[in-house]
Amino acid sequence: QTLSAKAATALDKELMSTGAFSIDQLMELAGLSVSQAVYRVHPISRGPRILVAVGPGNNGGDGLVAARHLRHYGYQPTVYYPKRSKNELYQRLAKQLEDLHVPFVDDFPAALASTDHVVDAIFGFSFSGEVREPFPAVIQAMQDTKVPVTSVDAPSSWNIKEGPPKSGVGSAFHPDVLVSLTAPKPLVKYFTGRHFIGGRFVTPAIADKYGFDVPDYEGIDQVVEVGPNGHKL
Ligand SMILES: NC(=O)C1=CN([C@@H]2O[C@H](COP(=O)(O)OP(=O)(O)OC[C@H]3O[C@@H](n4cnc5c(N)ncnc54)[C@H](OP(=O)(O)O)[C@@H]3O)[C@@H](O)[C@H]2O)[C@H](O)CC1
Ligand SMILES: [K+]
Repeated sequence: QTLSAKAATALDKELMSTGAFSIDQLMELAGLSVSQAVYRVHPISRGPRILVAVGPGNNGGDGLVAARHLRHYGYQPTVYYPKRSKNELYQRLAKQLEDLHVPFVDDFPAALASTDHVVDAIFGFSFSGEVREPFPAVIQAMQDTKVPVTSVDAPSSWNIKEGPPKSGVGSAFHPDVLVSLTAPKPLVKYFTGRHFIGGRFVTPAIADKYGFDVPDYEGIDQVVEVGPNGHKL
């Protein structure tokens, strides 16, 4: 069962209205899920350096939260955040990282040359059209690198319904890991790597309304691994 971009937006709105959640709470749990997925696929023994690519919207916010948790786990995150939002929430998330001495860098390809893992938190379910500046070079670098990439909610540059662009930047971008938040989006049809579901905040009633199952999270886990297309393993 997948969630269209429209349904995912509606679900988010519903959680924040009738569900009584704040965006900070949802983002904290989303980012915590991402950090746990990274911990599973890339234990610190594989190399502590994690480059987090942060976009201008909420997908980027999830990345900022994940970077903070990863730092607390003992990783050495570095953040690439070229289009900073003036929104107070993002400013606080960035300040929290600065207080942990997490470096912010301007040159993504250069940072990529000295990292062990990448978190792609550039675009999520509100992405559409062709990738605009300054992101084409970033997508291209993630497409070309041998460093493993974990994408948050969607491989950035992919159409939420149609998957990878037919040509140009992103058309050959296939991240190693995907963390779908609340439920997979239709693009998972084109995804072949390790797949996790996170965002452990959905009530059974909401899942029912939007036509998906709450995943079987184990114990205190914030993520559950599923098949590439979202089926139970
Ligand atoms: N319930 C949940 O699952 C939650 C998920 N969360 C995360 O939120 C994102 C969706 O966040 P949203 O803010 O709606 O949008 P995105 O982050 O996906 O992207 C919006 C920004 O991207 C820019 N954009 C869009 N298209 C392009 C493009 N072609 N080129 C360049 N930039 C683009 C857009 O810019 P505009 O100029 O159009 O304004 C936006 O700035 C979801 O995927 C989850 O990761 C929440 O954290 C919590 C709940
Ligand atoms: K992403």
